Amino acid sequence: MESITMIGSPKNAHETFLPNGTNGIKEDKTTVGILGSGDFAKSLTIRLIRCGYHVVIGSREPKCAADFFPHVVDVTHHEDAILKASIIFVAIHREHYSSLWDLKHLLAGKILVDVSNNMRVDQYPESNAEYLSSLFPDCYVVKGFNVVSAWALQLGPKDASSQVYICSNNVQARHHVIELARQMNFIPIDMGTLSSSREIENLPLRLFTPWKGPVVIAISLATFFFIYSFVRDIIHPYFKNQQSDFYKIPIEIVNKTLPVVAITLLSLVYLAGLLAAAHQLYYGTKYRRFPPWLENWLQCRKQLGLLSFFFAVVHVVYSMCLPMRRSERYSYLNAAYQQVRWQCQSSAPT
Ligand SMILES: NC(=O)C1=CN([C@@H]2O[C@H](COP(=O)(O)OP(=O)(O)OC[C@H]3O[C@@H](n4cnc5c(N)ncnc54)[C@H](OP(=O)(O)O)[C@@H]3O)[C@@H](O)[C@H]2O)C=CC1
Ligand SMILES: [Fe+3]
Repeated sequence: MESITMIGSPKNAHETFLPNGTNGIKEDKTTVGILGSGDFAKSLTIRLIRCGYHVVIGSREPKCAADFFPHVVDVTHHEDAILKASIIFVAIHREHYSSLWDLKHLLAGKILVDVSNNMRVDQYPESNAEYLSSLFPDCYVVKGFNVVSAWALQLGPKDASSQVYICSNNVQARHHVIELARQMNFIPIDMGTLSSSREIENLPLRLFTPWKGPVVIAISLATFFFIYSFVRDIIHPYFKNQQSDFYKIPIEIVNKTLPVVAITLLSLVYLAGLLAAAHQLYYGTKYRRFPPWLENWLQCRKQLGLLSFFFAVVHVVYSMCLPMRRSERYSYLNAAYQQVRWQCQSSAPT
């Protein structure tokens, strides 16, 4: 790919600018190509049409695929779609990228937007976008839009989580796609060169990572305290006095477990801060890194706090349900009866 490097502007040596002239990307603002006709392609088409773009879909089976797209969409063969658009979204899985190899000559000089995700963090030695770029070195590969689900795309611009991360080695191609993202009512974040694509591809897989540890801790604590209360309040009285209190399991035992878990989780939130303070006092500086386990602990305090709040709320709901139980009403009546009886006995003349 012929490229001109502009003095001062590129942040990185890998960044290039599109050449001006006939080999450059045409200013065709209204037609966007999409290769593939799956879920992502359908949702992306709807969003693009809403934002005033004309969409051309490249499919292996255009006749079948056309039934799933609005009639204004041009559903055609890959070759035709590539010829009609200068920005082309590759909405097919990485495993099938090589099937586009025969179209290499047609794709030369086009902007290819890689939207793919993986099943696991760092699944392949190189990112999907870098792989696509190595397959089609004459194209301007841009990574982006992978953090948006097909569902969110269809929801429309009102969706609050509308940040998209975009990177490419080609500055102009990147700005082209950034502008397109803006037109589609997303908030584009410029991530620089294509080397950031690995990080961008891992983002959707890391969204719930901070929750994993706190959820495991909460479940472990809940299980431990439930078993403890069960043995102490059900099994022990049963063997000692032959007292059968098994009816207490669903409400009372659970309701004893909930606040203990909530308060333990809350204490874990504060304990991390205390340990961090002790670490700083011990080393006499706040610039020394915490050990990894403490750093992870500090980072998941928000999740621990929210889980603590969740357990506390469930405890409140359970506690409000308690007086509705028949055994509870009986014990209230019994207490009232005992009180009246005691007063009658104490006021009776001796
Ligand atoms: N679904 C989602 O929410 C999201 C998806 N993505 C990414 O978007 C991409 C597409 O995902 P999605 O639409 O869900 O996947 P689908 O499986 O729904 O669609 C994939 C499309 O790829 C095409 N295809 C299938 N096999 C081949 C092949 N052997 N050669 C060429 N093309 C083939 C088919 O289109 P045709 O038959 O018309 O050729 C098919 O419709 C993936 O890379 C995914 O990671 C990213 C973010 C969210
Ligand atoms: Fe309580």
